[in-house]
Amino acid sequence: MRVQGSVSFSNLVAGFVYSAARRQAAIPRSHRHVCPLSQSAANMAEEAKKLAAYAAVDNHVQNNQVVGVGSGSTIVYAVDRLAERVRQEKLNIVCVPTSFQARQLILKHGLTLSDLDRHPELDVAIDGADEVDADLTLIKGGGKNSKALGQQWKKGIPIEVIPMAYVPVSRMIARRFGGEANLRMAVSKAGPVVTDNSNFILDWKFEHAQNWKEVNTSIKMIPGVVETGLFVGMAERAYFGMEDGSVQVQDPPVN
Ligand SMILES: O=C(CO)[C@H](O)[C@H](O)COP(=O)(O)O
Repeated sequence: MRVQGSVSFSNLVAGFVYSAARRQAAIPRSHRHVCPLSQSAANMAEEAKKLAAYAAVDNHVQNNQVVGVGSGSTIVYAVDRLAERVRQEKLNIVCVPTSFQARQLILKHGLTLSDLDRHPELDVAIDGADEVDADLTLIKGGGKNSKALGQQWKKGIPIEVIPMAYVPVSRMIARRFGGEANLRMAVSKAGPVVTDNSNFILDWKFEHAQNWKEVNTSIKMIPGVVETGLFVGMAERAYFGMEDGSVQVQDPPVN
């Protein structure tokens, strides 16, 4: 599959989340991996992320591809695996980062760094996700899978906005779609979180499930909105690292 356009906050083909919620019943044997059970919960979570990330890279990355590299803690393992495969299999791949963090990871591993000027089309993009619903709609920017968005991920949907517009955008979202959209505040500095593109983030805590495709399109039409953390119809497959050391795969529903 070929993905067009920008990788910023979107264009996800293979995603992965760590989930302690699912069991391994539905996992195809080919996607099942095993890790030792006698570890602390934190170690298990990290191991699960790693297994999901490795499975995504192993199942989706091939020679001569342009690979979009996402952000977060799980992607660290994906880049480890990319580097391992480049070394072992002499893979010729080009990596396009979605963020400063991703760029640093690519450079740290000596992978071939590119950008959307030189490689405007990606063959595959791999990233973490915070929540995945039954339709493979994702919230980006926690790590649980749910039947419906918001069941487990309580921090809301991130919406990147230009700084001067954050108040009107926040009010418009609340008025039109309910809930509240709050400016995300930084932890290690006074003031708001500032993104890699010098923008702000609103975390929209919605009240109920919605038609996510329509809502996403409407929010993106509000002047001042740069991007949302909603991925509708974009993910081709999600990998869930499970507490028992297996990896569960979820594809979009067949209509
Ligand atoms: O959307 C993201 C960054 O914008 C992350 O991919 C998402 O939040 C998952 O992060 P982690 O792998 O740390 O659980």
